Amino acid sequence: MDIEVINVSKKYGEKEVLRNFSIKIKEGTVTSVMAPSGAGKTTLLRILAGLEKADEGSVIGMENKRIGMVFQEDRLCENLNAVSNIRLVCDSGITVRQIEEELQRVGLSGSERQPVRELSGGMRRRTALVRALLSPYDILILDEPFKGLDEHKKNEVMSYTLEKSMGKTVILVTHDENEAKFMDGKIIFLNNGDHRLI
Ligand SMILES: Nc1ncnc2c1ncn2[C@@H]1O[C@H](COP(=O)(O)OP(=O)(O)OP(=O)(O)O)[C@@H](O)[C@H]1O
Repeated sequence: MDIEVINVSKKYGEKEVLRNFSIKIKEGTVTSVMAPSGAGKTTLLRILAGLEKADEGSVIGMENKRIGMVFQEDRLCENLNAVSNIRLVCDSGITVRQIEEELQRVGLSGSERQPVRELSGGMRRRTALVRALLSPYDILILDEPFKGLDEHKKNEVMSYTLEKSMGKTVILVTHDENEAKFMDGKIIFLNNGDHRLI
């Protein structure tokens, strides 16, 4: 089912973050949302995920959908290693060996068993991403998932993300136009509550 955001407005106090925002997101496609800092990208993702309520307007197509999410923060259990963090959310049919193989694919060989508090920012980000990709989801919501990765690793991790999420609806927030282009879908620019498509 496609997702429709219809005339959504959201204010925090006097600050208008989204104004009459509408978009249709086709099922099984990638949509990248770009905007200056503070323009409302995370707010839009939170409304889509049902974590925030719009003041006006509606969202259709998210009902009874399983959401896989990478938040702006990693939200990992600090004392657990990457494998254990992922095991908390993934399908019970996925084995430890399989999780290790996925972590190795994003360049985390040798770090799978270290508590995540000892990992670098980019390693933690990849752990959070693999966790979302191995969770049972219909819709994947990614808030700057490639933050902190160098260009070479970023390309590998983006290819991996595209492969793993093939056929699923993906909504990605990024500041980087190259990322949006690489992910190869619709790109939305949000600005001062308005938006345009390219
Ligand atoms: N819970 C909240 N209470 C009050 N103001 C908020 C709240 N959440 C967000 N805002 C404000 O709404 C605006 C949009 O925030 P949001 O996090 O959606 O922007 P963003 O585009 O994701 O920014 P960034 O690129 O910096 O992550 C900001 O001015 C922010 O301060």
